[in-house]
Amino acid sequence: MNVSAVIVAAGKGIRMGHTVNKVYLTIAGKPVLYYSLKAFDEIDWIKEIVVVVSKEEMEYCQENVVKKYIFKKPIKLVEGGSERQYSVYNGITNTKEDCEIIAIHDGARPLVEKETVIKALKEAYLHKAVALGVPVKDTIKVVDGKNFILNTPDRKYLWAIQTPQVFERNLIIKAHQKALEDGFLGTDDTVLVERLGYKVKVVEGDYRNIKITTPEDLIVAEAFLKK
Ligand SMILES: Nc1ccn([C@@H]2O[C@H](COP(=O)(O)OP(=O)(O)OP(=O)(O)O)[C@@H](O)[C@H]2O)c(=O)n1
Ligand SMILES: C[C@](O)(CO)[C@H](O)COP(=O)(O)O
Repeated sequence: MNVSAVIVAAGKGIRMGHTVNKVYLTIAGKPVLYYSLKAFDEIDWIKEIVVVVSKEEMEYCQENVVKKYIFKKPIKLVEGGSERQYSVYNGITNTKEDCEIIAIHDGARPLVEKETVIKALKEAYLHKAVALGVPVKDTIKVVDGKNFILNTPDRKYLWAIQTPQVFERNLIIKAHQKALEDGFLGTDDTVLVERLGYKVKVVEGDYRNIKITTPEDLIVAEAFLKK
């Protein structure tokens, strides 16, 4: 398999409420982004890692992540956009043209395991489009604008979707281009492929693969890492 990994790290981390982008905050002494890259760096099928960073943080990322730690794969930094979707588009269109599969991952998900990524890659080879996910543990309600419950979807069909999300290169580029043309903005990449009428497979991931979003997530992540 010839795979490129695209790690998006060009967000602002507003919900973290910190002056520094959350992907550069440290867990057990190393930046969140280091851990998010590590699982991908260890997989033989992955030939390159494209990291999407904001223009202002390009040099910081180069010095404090790429050069500071030892990675086996070539790491290419490309500029992000104002929304996650635009950052992903810049990442995927900067992958090598001969790669068959692209794995897209949030730089803010440092706890992803190598074995879980491999499982997603194998499934993507079979199904063209996959996302990691876990069955939701809570009861989920749909509410109206005033927080009154409209309905209660059956939990057995509800999964919380994570990254990596893995796709055939041509398919994910086509899906992003169509979304751009239509002015559609999604909160993940699978929704763009769903819009094209393709079936996307959800592959069971790991509850520990949390996205660092608010301050308590750093405490949880550190506790998991220490284990
Ligand atoms: N314009 C953007 C927005 C987000 N991301 C990346 O997408 C991932 C998931 O996004 P999220 O958790 O929403 O990160 P932020 O946008 O940084 O957080 P917030 O919404 O709180 O500002 C993160 O790794 C983030 O760096 C990105 O590359 N480009
Ligand atoms: C892609 C994602 O991580 C899947 O759970 C998530 O949708 C990113 O969302 P955010 O709005 O950027 O936090």
